[in-house]
Amino acid sequence: MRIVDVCEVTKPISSPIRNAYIDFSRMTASLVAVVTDVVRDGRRVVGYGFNSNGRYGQGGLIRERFRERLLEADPASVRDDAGDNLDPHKLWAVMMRNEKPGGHGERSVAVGTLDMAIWDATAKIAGKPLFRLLAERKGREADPRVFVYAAGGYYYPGKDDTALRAEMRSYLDRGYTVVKMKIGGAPIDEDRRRIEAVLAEIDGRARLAVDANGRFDLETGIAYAKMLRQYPLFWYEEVGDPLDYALQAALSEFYPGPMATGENLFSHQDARNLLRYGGMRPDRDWLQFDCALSYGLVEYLRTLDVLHQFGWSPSRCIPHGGHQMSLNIAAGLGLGGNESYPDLFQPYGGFPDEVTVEDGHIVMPELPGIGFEGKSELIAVMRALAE
Ligand SMILES: O=C([O-])CC(=O)C(=O)O
Ligand SMILES: [Mg+2]
Repeated sequence: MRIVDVCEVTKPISSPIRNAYIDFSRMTASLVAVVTDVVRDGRRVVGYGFNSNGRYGQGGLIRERFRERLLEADPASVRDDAGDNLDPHKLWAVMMRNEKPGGHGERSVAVGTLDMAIWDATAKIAGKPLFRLLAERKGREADPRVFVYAAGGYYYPGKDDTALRAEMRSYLDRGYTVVKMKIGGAPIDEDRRRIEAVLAEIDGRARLAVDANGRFDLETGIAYAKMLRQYPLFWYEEVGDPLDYALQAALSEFYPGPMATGENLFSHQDARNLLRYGGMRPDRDWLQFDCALSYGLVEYLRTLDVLHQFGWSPSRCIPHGGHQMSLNIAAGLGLGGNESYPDLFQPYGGFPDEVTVEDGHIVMPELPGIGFEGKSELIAVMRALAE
């Protein structure tokens, strides 16, 4: 059993939307395939992965460093102890050989993308859905029913309150009970008007979360906190710079409601600093670390250990990114749910074709691996890369 090839292609996931920090007009993502010599159900096992939106494709790093390391590893040294499957932890160590600590930038995205493909292959070789494999290894019961919320509400040219309301209404019509919109990309009075328009539209039948994408300094973050705390929001997300833990801590004095952050923290060390210094409250706040951007599930398991040390439940995690990898982690390891972008970043986001959202939840189908094979539009792109 061995990895015989690692393929990468950088794909556009561009759209005319913008948040308070970036626009997505040139956004790309890496799609990767980890090809093995194992055959299951008459087909060669290939694991697939991709990075979530927000960071760009990682073709350079993958081709110049990580692909080579995976292909050069002695196959016997990266099998599990029983010798009958890959060991994602050993493969992770191979990828990270000769990498200095700290500075968790783009490298964490490249490794996270490959790690997704490695776990997909590992669960397919085991012949099980990844969420079942994870639950089994952890000695817990999987729960295939996962909370999901609809993220959107972006700024885009010509979008008025009527269009924003129609978008949010369409998420309710599709079964969501929590919707999210962007703030911080317009003056505060305009954002207040947008928020009130959405609250009027959802009219108590769903909750609203707002996302500032790290745009605010402390003063602006506080001004928004005073405005936002008048509304019953689901959360106030990523107020200031992701690494400014003191700002996050100061905000909790001005915002008693739930806050969320973490999508731009890419290591368990950064996550630990957030919990040490960010004043986050384990009884109400939410953690959004996204394994596809932050060295993958091998690292995410370390992050969950950090949470445990600091008295946080995994149920306070609702990852960023809207991909099936985090759905598996949620179902297998008891996270609080997952993000979903019903109208964006296709074909990468979303669920297998037959899955529907009901009362804000989906039920994971019993597909081997991460479940990409259940999403026809996505698996077609993946198989075009390698099969
Ligand atoms: O707009 C983005 O970069 C995505 C984002 O923050 C989110 O989904 O929470
Ligand atoms: Mg966000």
